Amino acid sequence: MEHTGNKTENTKATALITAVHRERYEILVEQETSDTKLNARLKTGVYYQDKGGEAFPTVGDRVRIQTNRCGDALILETLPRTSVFYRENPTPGMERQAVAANFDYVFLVMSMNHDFNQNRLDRYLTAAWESGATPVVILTKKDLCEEPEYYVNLVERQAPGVAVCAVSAVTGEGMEHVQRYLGAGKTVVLLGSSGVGKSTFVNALCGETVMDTGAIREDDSKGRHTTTYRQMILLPDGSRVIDTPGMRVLGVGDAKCGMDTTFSDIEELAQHCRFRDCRHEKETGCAVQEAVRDGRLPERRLLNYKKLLAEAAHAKRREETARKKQLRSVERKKNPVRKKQYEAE
Ligand SMILES: Nc1nc2c(ncn2[C@@H]2O[C@H](COP(=O)(O)OP(=O)(O)OP(=O)(O)O)[C@@H](O)[C@H]2O)c(=O)[nH]1
Ligand SMILES: [Zn+2]
Repeated sequence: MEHTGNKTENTKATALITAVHRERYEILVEQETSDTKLNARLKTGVYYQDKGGEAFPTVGDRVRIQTNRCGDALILETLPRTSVFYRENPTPGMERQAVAANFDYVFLVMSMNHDFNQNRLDRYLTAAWESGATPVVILTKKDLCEEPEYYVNLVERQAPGVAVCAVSAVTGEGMEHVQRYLGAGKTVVLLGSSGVGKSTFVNALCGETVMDTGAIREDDSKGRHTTTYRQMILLPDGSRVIDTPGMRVLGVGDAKCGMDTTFSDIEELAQHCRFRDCRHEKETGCAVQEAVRDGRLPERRLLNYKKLLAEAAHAKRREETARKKQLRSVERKKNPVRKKQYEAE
């Protein structure tokens, strides 16, 4: 921490966001001897006047803060992110929001049963590559599956080069393969639908000490539990797991880069289409359709590609509109004359 030397003044430092409530943040100020947990709030002048939705801190964000002798710390700035997941803003016309930041790996959690879905895997992979982190596929419920190799092969064929771990959180089988992605300073984020076993998996990673190691839990007045806000779980080995409800409403976003990586086979085929702007429908000389016809490319995969592409284009348009609106709003607040009018509105 950088001390000002004046006892009445506040202290500036950087901190890690570990949980987000409606207006309050839980932060961890990392210090040489021991980390300090604090509550913090946003410096409103910075966030509500100058910054758009994307800049609002989320779990995993590193922020610049100002601690106060009494009361909550103030968050002054969100530091640049190495990776990030966004979700659409629930308020129409508003910029997307970050839901998790600065993670090294995205654990795509899927169970090895009828819930397993290849289209969902494409969607998760696209989002994961787009986030800037590395995806790892975690196939759960190995103890209930007669032929785990079937699922492992399926994933390996669909996502060449992506690591796959088949595990049972109940018997502990396969959990050792997950360890290589964890360790001090590593952060992973979980992505997976309800019931696939994310909580059980995290409990298995934590061992018996889950509650002591900082699953940041508390009941609010309505008696709801952790899942009502974004949170980070600190594992005994120093790694961090982000398990946030925001991840459940994740779109693919404007996922050009994520699409390119996830569907590199289709992108590669498309290079050989006769027309540069081929939509791979009924155009003559379409190399993609040809691959579908002769069985090299599953039709399911092409349909899913088109669906995600359309979704990404829609998200892009939505974001551009929201960004323009945000810019106008910032301009308006900065211009004193307009600000008066704005306040009067
Ligand atoms: N046999 C077996 N059951 C498992 C395993 N993992 C999870 N389960 C069971 O699957 C059910 C769902 O597991 P959860 O861990 O609650 O799933 P989740 O993904 O956290 O679900 P949400 O909290 O709704 O997001 C529970 O009944 C678990 O006991 C496993 O490896 N083996
Ligand atoms: Zn084509």
